[in-house]
Amino acid sequence: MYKVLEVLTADEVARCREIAASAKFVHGRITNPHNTAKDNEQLHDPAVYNQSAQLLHQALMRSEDFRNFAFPTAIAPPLITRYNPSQHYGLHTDMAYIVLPGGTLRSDLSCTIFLSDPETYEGGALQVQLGDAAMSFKLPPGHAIVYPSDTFHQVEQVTSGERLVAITFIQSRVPDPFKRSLLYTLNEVAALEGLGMDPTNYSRLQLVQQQLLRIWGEKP
Ligand SMILES: O=C(O)CCC(=O)C(=O)O
Ligand SMILES: [Fe+2]
Repeated sequence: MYKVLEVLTADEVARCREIAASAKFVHGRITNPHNTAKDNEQLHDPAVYNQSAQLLHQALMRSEDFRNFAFPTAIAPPLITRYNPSQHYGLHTDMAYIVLPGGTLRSDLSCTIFLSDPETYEGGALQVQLGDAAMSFKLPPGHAIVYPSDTFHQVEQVTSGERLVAITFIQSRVPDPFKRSLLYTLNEVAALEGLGMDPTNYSRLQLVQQQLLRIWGEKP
């Protein structure tokens, strides 16, 4: 399942662009030397990385739709990356485990938060494969796409302009995608209809949601 979310305010997009404009970037292969598919640049300066990661992490966690969809238990510090003309990221799937200073995260879901205006660069869509077809995402600034980390995906070559995004990886309390998707459907019903429902039936719905989470969710 794929989910498009609006996560950043216009001010937050502006702040991320400001940070990127003055920060030092390095080639993406520096942290991933064996990955020949990867041809992009990533934010390097640790202080600036912390600052932008905090802003982006808070914005994601503020989104009720994100929480309802992903059931996040850990989020890798979001990293600002950019693609200049001729750069791309070839077809790949993401690493299962990501080692972070605070522990290791299992990547169940991957996420790209778009920061550039789509009109300002050519190419650079994120393509996520779905069997023999591919879905293509080139979203407005502040919008995010969340997709399963085990799907083949690629960033098509940028032919003009600059593609600025932030990427992150999410560990979910519900690792099984089918169970997570069912729980998301219940969450949506509760979020959209909950206030209008008969209170006893709303309580029943909440019971089912919470009980399935107890059964299917990983223990804290
Ligand atoms: O830039 C993107 O949209 C995705 C990048 C990517 O696939 C990755 O960093 O693993
Ligand atoms: Fe990826």
